Amino acid sequence: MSQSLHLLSRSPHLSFPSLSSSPKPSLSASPRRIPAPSSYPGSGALSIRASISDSPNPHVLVSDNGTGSARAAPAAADSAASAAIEVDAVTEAELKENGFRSTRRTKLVCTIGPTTCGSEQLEALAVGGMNVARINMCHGTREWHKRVIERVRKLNEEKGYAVAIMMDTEGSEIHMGDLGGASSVKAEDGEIWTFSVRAFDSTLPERTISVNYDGFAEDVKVGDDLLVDGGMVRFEVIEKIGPDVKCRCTDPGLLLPRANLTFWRNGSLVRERNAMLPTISSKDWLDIDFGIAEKVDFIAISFVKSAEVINHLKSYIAARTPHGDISVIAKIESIDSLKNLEEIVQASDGAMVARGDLGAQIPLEQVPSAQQKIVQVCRQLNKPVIVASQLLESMIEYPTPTRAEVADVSEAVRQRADALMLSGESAMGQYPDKALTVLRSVSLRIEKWWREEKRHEAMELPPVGSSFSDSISEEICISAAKMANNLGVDALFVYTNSGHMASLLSRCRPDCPIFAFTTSPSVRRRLNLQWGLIPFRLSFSDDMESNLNKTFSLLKARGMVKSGDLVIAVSDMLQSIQVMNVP
Ligand SMILES: Nc1ncnc2c1ncn2[C@@H]1O[C@H](COP(=O)(O)OP(=O)(O)OP(=O)(O)O)[C@@H](O)[C@H]1O
Ligand SMILES: CC(=O)C(=O)O
Repeated sequence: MSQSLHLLSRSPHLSFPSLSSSPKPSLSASPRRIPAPSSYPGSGALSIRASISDSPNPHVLVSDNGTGSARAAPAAADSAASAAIEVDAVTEAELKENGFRSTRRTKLVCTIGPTTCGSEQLEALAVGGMNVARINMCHGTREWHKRVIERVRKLNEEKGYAVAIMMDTEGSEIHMGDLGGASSVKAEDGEIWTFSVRAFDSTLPERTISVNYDGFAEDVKVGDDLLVDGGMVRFEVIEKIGPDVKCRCTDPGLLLPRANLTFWRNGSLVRERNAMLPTISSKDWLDIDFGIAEKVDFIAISFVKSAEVINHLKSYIAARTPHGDISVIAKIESIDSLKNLEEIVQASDGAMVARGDLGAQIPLEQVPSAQQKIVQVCRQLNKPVIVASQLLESMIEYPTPTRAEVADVSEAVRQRADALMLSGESAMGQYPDKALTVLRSVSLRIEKWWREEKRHEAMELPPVGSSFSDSISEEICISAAKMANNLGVDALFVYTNSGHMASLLSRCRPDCPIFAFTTSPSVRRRLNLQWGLIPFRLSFSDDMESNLNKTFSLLKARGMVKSGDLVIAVSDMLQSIQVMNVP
């Protein structure tokens, strides 16, 4: 049984062929509600995500299936607490028992580095739930990054994954050099170190660090604080001798290759010089050309100060990739980017809360509220947002996270950020797979808890489109998501050419999973960054009924829906909503 509400407007920017029957605005009776079973017997702990494609070799993907350790929720510490708090020892494996209902909504981005660049390690990350692989052009050569991209692409082609590639530019930041090949060096309290604009070579005295910015020695003053990596290590400037700046270590710690440097004077960040540097350096432009040539899915731009640079970059990319297959992500990591937040997010295709550098530019205690604000603005403007940096920092060295790290991850999930990102944990840490498992299990757990707590969260989402047709799409998605929550439907289906309607549904953060079907592999990969979307590539016909039936049987065959499930389908071919039971 199917009931439909068609709105008589064809979106002008869609190129689907017309439907044969004329649409009827009818939603005459309440839909037949088949009560959802409380669990799917026999589905066990394994959830299968399928790659539906018209390729000759549609592989099945296994995801979120507890390849890592299953973690029990902590038991109540005392009886008073257990009286007040429902203690629930559900493990990740048990969370899977409801089949796709427990599909993870929060997407996971992994920075690829020396410990994860091999094919086997990349596959382990994909199995573990990596949705996007990030390569950071601050580190490694273009040849190195090219090999990583090729390996991810091979994995996608041969095993059916849709892992997207995000290329992150270096930006015009001041940073240290390479440490002569060492993976890290320890700076101890009170030690004297020299920061020099001379290029690193083995003849430089011990405890000398090269700095990439020629004006460095001129700009710093005796008495300034020099912060490495946003304050992970701190020095005081004690003397300047030509190109060399002598500093005393005041907060000891590990110096990592190419760590960023900021200097503070009388408690304020010195940023005049940074403000004069171009956002996109000449090296960045070469990296951007590389990213375009390699057809990466996202380019993340560091130290964005205004919307202008994003607009400029988007026109540059558009002139070189006519299909608009590369999305631009603005990294929010400076005071200027916070000041111009809305216009930057509006101009971009998404944003990253780059807490590492942000925490070096604003007082650390302001980072949490900045994060919340960025996440909110992105959702309002319908742009995906990634929360990045130090989520599980201790897991670079240790196999278990700290409680504080778990709380931090939980907060980002509760804020309903689209994605969480691993940096050093996956690039050069000792436990990349375990770190990913922690992100996965915490996401599943908090999402489930939040669905129970906030089942009918009010959706105050301002309009984002400018045309009447855009407004129709938005209203359809908001209505579909509300109906899905109110009726407790099992899944939302969205048939989308450009991905726009899928992202509008994702923005509503509905309770049930959203299966998104698109004709384009590139759109599919980019949808993989967005909250709650399970994207598939599918060849559409112009017959909606047959599309529905095709997707039902494909998902049924994979155990992702079953007969009697209540589904709402929306489509941007002919803007429409349909409510039906899976036959
Ligand atoms: N391609 C790479 N080759 C070598 N080391 C890498 C690579 N990518 C990342 N790393 C290591 O992992 C660490 C964390 O990675 P991340 O991408 O967060 O770098 P970052 O230097 O903090 O830059 P950003 O501020 O852009 O995030 C780096 O400091 C570096 O030591
Ligand atoms: C990810 C990044 O660039 C930062 O946190 O600074």
